[in-house]
Amino acid sequence: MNIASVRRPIIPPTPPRAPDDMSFFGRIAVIKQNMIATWGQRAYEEEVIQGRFFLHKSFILNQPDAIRHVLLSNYQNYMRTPAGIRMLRPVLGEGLLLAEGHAWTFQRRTLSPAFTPRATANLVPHMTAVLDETIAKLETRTGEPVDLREIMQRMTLEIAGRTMFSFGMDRHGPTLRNFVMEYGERLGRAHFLDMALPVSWPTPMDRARARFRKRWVEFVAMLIAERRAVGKKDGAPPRDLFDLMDEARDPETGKGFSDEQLVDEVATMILAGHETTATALFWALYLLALDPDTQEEVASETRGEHLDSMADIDRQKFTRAVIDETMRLYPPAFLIARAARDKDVVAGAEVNKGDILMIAPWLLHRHEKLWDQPNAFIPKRFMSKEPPDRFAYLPFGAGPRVCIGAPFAQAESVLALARLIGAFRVELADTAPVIPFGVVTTQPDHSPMFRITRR
Ligand code: HEM
Repeated sequence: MNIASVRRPIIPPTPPRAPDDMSFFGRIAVIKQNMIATWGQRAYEEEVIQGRFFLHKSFILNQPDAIRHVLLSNYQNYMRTPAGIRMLRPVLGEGLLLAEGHAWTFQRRTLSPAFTPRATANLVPHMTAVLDETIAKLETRTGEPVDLREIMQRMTLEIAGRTMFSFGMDRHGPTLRNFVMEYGERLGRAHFLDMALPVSWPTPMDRARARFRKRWVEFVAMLIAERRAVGKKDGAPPRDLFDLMDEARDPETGKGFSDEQLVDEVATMILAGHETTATALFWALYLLALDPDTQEEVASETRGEHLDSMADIDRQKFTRAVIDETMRLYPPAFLIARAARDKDVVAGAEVNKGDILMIAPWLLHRHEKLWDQPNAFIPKRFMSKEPPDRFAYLPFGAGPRVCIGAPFAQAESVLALARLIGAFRVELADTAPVIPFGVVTTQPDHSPMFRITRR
């Protein structure tokens, strides 16, 4: 039986495919606005596409074996790209996402125990408390147009703040959001020189980025100082991620993080975690508003459930499939890019030092040869006995650098979607199609208005 034979699945809108003969400069101009719009039909059909990126070759990889090679078997030969480092260093510093070599091994090993599914289970009460508050606020807004994207952004930021520090973000949340918006709207966008010059050559934007970094580091250090002032009794169990990270010791050397390192780790976890999860939840709500039958299935799964522990979350199999399918169609991280440190051979092609390898979950998840009805929303495909190839479905990446926050993000998004859809019927109050834009994450081109009613 075909996976979608029962009901005709919805096909949500996407940007038009780029002409396959788009020029290099045309592509560079569009990248800043919407990287997804630079990919033509070939990128959804072929396994490997070779091109040029300034002085180096570039490759788009859509072949699971080649991706396994780059992200897993020979991952040490690949590092973050110079443009990625330039864009992210001012906000993430030397934290886990940008660290390389021994510094990365130390950080990953030291932080891992704080991010296991078991450690995440202890953070679920913080998540449910924020959800209770969000639902209570939404109850006062039933029947009127609501901007669920903004509400998801505030909610995931609040969850990030409470799980990190145990305190609410009512005082510092707005400043934190302003930092995120300021960076994302201007400094976080790659300009021509950012891509053309090596990282050691500062571009005019880098000066503005350095000024931003100074203010940002002072702000995060102030949050940490406030949290330290609350203290923790010796021997008491860790209350939040900050306690876990502050007490973390390298299992091999016994070394912990310095104050400067903690600033970068805290900044990395808050930034890498909240916008990505908000984006996933926004798209899930959008898809469920387009597909009321599927929305009803989520609602009926949650009926009679308390939904306040990890065991409850694990029982929401259909809601989990909706989240998985949402992240297939709208992977928040639409591109995973690497630069080669040295020569290699990938999918039969010669790769040289400095060449750029692009693994684009956006393309891979909609590839015509890898998926049945690639553009249709069919959550049940994730409930079939045969899961998709591990290297064809990569919302969280793969290999040693897989997202450390994946168990956290999955628990948070399943819990939030189940609780929200269990409480409200969600419809669109706006008929304009919502087009995904690839800038930092997979963002909607506008925030549509929704209408919610109590179930
Ligand atoms: C839906 C939500 C999320 C998505 C889609 C997502 C996606 C990703 C992806 C694709 C990578 C791999 C990047 C690469 O290989 O270049 C990654 C890495 C990472 N993510 Fe997430 N992420 C999410 C939530 C989170 C959360 C909640 C946290 C922290 C609490 C987090 C922290 C990190 C960190 C620190 C890394 C770097 C890991 C390393 O390099 O060792 N992410 N994420």
